[in-house]
Amino acid sequence: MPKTIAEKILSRASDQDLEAGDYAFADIDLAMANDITAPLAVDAFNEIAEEVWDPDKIIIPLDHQAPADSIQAADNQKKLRKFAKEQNTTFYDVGEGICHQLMLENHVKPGQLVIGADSHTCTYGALGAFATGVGSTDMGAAFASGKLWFKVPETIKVTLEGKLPDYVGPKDVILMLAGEIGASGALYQALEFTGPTIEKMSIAGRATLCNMAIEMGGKTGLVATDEKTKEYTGSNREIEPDEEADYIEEKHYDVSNLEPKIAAPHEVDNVKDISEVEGTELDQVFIGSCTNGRYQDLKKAAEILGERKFSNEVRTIIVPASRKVNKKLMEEDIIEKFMDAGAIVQSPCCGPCMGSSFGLLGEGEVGLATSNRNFKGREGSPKARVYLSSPMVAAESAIKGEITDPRKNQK
Ligand SMILES: CC(C)[C@H](C(=O)O)[C@@H](O)C(=O)O
Ligand code: SF4
Repeated sequence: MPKTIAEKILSRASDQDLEAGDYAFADIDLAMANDITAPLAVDAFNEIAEEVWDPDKIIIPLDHQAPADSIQAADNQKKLRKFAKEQNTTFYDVGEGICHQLMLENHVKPGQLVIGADSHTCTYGALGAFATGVGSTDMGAAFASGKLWFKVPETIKVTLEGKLPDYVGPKDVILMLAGEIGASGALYQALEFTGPTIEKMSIAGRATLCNMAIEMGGKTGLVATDEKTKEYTGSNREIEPDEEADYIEEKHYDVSNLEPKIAAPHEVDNVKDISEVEGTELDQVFIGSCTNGRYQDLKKAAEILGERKFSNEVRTIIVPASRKVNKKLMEEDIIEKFMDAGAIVQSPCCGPCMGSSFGLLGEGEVGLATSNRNFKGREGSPKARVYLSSPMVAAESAIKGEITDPRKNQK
């Protein structure tokens, strides 16, 4: 039977011939848990086993409260260091980067089945892996057995064609889709992104798309492999859907006239054209996260910045997604440029994304962020408001101190 990418990977991983709706008891290729979720996973694991199933396949990055910003965080991190050492698992201490970026850079290969105790694990679909978030208890069980139950999801095929206009990028595409599909429009479904626009898109851009599959309720996002995937992963493994594969829905979009998009408070699917919210005054701009903290994102932000300065009225917080990203930006003097323009540049971590560490918003404050969620209270006070945008919109807005269309000043 012809198969979607999700059906192929789950069939391979469970050694069965499966189609959407079937259940798979599958072998996991990689299991990731971070500083927030791994402590509970370790507790769950300790109740059922003494040795992990395969230390090379377990990855524990400390990224959400990194370096530790409370005694509780410090204690949890200490516990994880000890666990990783005792069990010999792969471990990334504070400062290395966001869990998902580290997984992309160092671990994930096409066709793999990857679980992460974090909802944005779906990001790795950019490399042709079936990757999905699981709870800490499931993660604890997976640490012990290397196996987990999955229901094979239906797949929505999203075909994108057309060249993205200047100053419009992958984030605008995925915000547009979130607005169209809605926050629960793809519940337990996989989103396969395909078409000429995807073929031209960098791995970083594909990661931005797959990252936000969960914001539509999706089980995962997926992109077939090509030369870019091979180059990025150093792997010749290929995965693509069969031509006659069965999709629950097929959506087509032409992005050649796409406008910069903004998700307005307090829902990711409350998506507007930038013209509808232009002029909204800002207190803070955050450029970073597993959605848009990659080299390509920050480089775009730097290009928008040019020789200008960030507004004194705004705290502009920039957080590269990993040490590797940070180093590359440093080599190109981009970090220096941000600093000289007045930004606060922090070491790689989740940053203000979910308000778990620094850069929280106060009562009545307004933030613009390149991250993936703008839920009430997520980035600080429940009385703060957060807008989501691309790095290009965020940079231009940080310069002006209000939400600003980057196309206006660049023409
Ligand atoms: C901490 C973690 C459980 C959480 C997630 O699962 O997504 C976080 O990364 C987030 O973005 O809200
Ligand atoms: S950057 Fe934000 S969305 Fe991504 S893992 Fe960290 S907290 Fe979650």
